[in-house]
Amino acid sequence: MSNILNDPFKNKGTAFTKTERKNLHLEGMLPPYVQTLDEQAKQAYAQYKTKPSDLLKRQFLMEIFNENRVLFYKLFSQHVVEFMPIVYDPTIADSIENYSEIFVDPQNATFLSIDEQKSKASIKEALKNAADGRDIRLIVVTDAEGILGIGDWGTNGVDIAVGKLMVYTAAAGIDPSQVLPVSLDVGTNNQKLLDDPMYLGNRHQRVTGQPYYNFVDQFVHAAEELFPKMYLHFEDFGRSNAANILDKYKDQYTVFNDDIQGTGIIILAAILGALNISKEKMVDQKYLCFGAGTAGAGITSRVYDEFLQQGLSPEEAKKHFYMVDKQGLLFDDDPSLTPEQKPFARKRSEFDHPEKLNNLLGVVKAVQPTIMVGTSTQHNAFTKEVIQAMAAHTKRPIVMPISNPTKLIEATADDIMKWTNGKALVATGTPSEPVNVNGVDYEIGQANNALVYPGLGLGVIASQAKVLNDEMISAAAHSLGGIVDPEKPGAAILPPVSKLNQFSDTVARAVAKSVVKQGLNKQPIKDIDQAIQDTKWEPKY
Ligand SMILES: NC(=O)c1ccc[n+]([C@@H]2O[C@H](COP(=O)([O-])OP(=O)(O)OC[C@H]3O[C@@H](n4cnc5c(N)ncnc54)[C@H](O)[C@@H]3O)[C@@H](O)[C@H]2O)c1
Ligand SMILES: O=C(O)C[C@H](O)C(=O)O
Ligand SMILES: [Mn+2]
Repeated sequence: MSNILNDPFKNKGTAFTKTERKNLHLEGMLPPYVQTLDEQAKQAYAQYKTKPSDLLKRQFLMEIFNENRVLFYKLFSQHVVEFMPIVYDPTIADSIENYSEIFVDPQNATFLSIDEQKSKASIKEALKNAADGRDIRLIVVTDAEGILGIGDWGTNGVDIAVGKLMVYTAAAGIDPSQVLPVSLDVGTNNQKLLDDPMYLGNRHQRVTGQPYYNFVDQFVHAAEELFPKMYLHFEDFGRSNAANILDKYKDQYTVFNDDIQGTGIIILAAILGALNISKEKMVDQKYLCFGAGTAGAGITSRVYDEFLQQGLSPEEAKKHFYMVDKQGLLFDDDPSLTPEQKPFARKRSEFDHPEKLNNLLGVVKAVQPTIMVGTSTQHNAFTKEVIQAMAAHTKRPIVMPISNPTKLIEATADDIMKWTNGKALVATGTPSEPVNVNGVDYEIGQANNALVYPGLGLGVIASQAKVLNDEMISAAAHSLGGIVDPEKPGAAILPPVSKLNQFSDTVARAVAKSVVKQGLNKQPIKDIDQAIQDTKWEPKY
């Protein structure tokens, strides 16, 4: 007989009442005192506090997660701001890098191996095994080729799927028994993993090309057939596959790429917040994307769309955009451009000295951007010279170094604020402390897709949307305005993480409204707010 104490979706541990203990044949299996959920949470939090490092804190919380989801989410809900950087970014990067060494539990994920699950039927079998009869409404899947900015982590990447799902529940109340993390193991090109005798994934190079796409395709169809109400979230796929996969399925199923779309939403929201403070117009801005990969190109496309919505023609709008990658400013004669970079590449003839534009400082001096977003994975790439060159031409430079984890950030908020004497409007990918300049405490917003993808998912799931489209995505980005008071000295350009639940609701409402307005809900909906409330789960026994 399987024991309920080993089922994290049903286990209450010491909170099982005397009657439950009798009925469930648990007598003698627990210490006699019956705890309340609050008592359990208090005791667990006290233990958590004794852990000497962030990774050990995370491991402790994962033990609770593995044993009792209600208790885990109760604790998380009580300490959202404190726990976010522990269960999620940046500490999640340490857990991924050390996955095999600290492995204790598969965390109810599905591990699909390209070597073993060779047919759609066998993929279905594996998904069913992990779902174990649960009604799955949300999958986060990764092939782990581009985990945050730390690269290829093979099977270890499953932790990002688990972590993203934790934030869905903590931020937007997605029922944790209705979610499934999925790892697609197609091999890894990370030599360190291939050489590690403890590595738990497939020990060969990544399978690429058609066999790779066939595997992804079989997974998508298997998952959609098994769980037709499911919302499918793609995370941290590599630069050459992420957009292809999204484009392939986005008109057929409710699919979402967090790095492309989620990041686009949060950065657009941050820019709108910044312009609210500076009282400037979007159409007067010049945008520089530094690191034109999955996220960089996704954000650029979202911001570009906003220029179109504000009435500019595609030709006019494109003049406001510049992309910089390893080779410097991207020019249209470069054969290595990705399909997402091509529309924004410039002509050499536009510049007097195009040969000088092979480095960020040269580009910033030449194009004088007013907005600069870093998605390059290059720590310290936003030097004092670069930031001051930018600030020389604009009153309130909008600067967002959002490469994660923290060790890869292009510049700290503290440095940027000090180098610009408090003029910059800054947000960072991982949390930053407020910065004091000339007696004003400047709050620093966190520009991380975690602030929007949970609300987006809640809106899509609650409204049973047939697809996720640009109109819903734009509605999500615009909904975050109004939470911050732009007149307050030192106001952040994004709402604080402490209001995560409030703005998840706000985003969900905006998205669900857009779904209903477009008639894209699978079932009739009478009351949007009610549908959202009915979808939400709370940690209680
Ligand atoms: N804050 C957020 O919400 C958020 C969301 C998504 C991604 N990110 C971060 O953005 C970064 C990039 O992620 P991605 O998924 O787009 O990866 P990616 O590999 O698709 O893109 C990275 C890009 O940076 C370029 N690059 C590398 N070295 C460079 C250099 N020296 N100068 C200029 N460009 C350089 C690469 O060529 C590539 O085009 C990661 O650190 C990731 O954590 C943050
Ligand atoms: O995971 C994060 O912190 C955000 C983002 O999806 C990333 O890849 O960096
Ligand atoms: Mn990501």
